[in-house]
Amino acid sequence: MLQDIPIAQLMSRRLTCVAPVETVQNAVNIMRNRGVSCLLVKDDGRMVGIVTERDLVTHFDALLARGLLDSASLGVVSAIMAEQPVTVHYNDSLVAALQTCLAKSIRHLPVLNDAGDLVGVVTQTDIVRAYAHILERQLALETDNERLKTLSLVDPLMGIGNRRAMERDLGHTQAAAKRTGSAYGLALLDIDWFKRYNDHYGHQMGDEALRAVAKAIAATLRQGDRLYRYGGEELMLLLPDTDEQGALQAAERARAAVQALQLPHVESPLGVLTLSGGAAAGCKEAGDSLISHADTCLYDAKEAGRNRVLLYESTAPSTT
Ligand SMILES: Nc1nc2c(ncn2[C@@H]2O[C@H](COP(=O)(O)OP(=O)(O)OP(=O)(O)O)[C@@H](O)[C@H]2O)c(=O)[nH]1
Repeated sequence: MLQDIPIAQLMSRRLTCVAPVETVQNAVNIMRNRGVSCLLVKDDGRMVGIVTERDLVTHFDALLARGLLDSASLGVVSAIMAEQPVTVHYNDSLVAALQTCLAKSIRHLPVLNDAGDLVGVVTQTDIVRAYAHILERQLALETDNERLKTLSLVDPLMGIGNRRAMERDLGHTQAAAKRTGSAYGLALLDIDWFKRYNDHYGHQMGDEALRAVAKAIAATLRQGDRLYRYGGEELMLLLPDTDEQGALQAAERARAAVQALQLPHVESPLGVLTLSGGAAAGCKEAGDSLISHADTCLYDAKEAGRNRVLLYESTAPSTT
């Protein structure tokens, strides 16, 4: 967690200290030579103040206004240092330190350990940079997680939702149908004689055919309808807000689209690649039971000669 990151992780341990009697002229030189933006003022090993670039600018400005900008007038550090500087504990969190900076309008925080010894210094810039870096990393992580999550729901061969995605969406669709009282439908679609296709044309051509079939069916979907790879060469349509006739029509559109591809299949009595389907719809029915009804119809469609879709009705299945 962002707020748990302790200041000890980003403070600078390189302390540049001066005595209260150090001249301001020397203090400026020390800051410039060491490339630091603040000096800690120590007397007898005890921190008594802090001098920042801002203190120097304010000091110079005041002297300039009085026409006194010469080395003698610059004085000593104790005259311009901030006494009893606001400190943070090295276990304080990054967020707490940033809040202190903002609340007190200060940019440099000496860091103390448990014994109250000075162990480092942290600037508001350090804190903001670390904060931005951590946020960036968190964002990248979240994006990666999101991408992984999406990938884990997509079938890599067909580029459509996989079985997991189907189960998740079926649950949502079923719950929504129960809530609203409107029917939802589904259809199971299975390519005909696909083993023969693979055997004759090879597995790679089989994969290409599966991709082409998925693409052709996806192009027939209405908004809100979803297509999934149910398993092997079997696909499933999930059709929210759809009654029995709507489900039958969607399945029939899918069947017709695959036939229209006219992919040669010399081992099929039909001459081209086709599919058979079973459709079902309901309102209060559980997804599993609709799938089982659709599966029965799919089996019947195969038995009836393939390249057709059947609808599950409470009385008897009917063809299109
Ligand atoms: N190329 C390819 N083939 C697959 C894939 N997944 C499943 N199959 C094949 O699909 C074939 C399905 O065969 P069956 O279940 O016997 O069905 P079928 O030959 O289509 O016969 P019917 O369904 O009765 O018309 C098997 O040969 C599987 O190896 C895949 O990802 N790529």
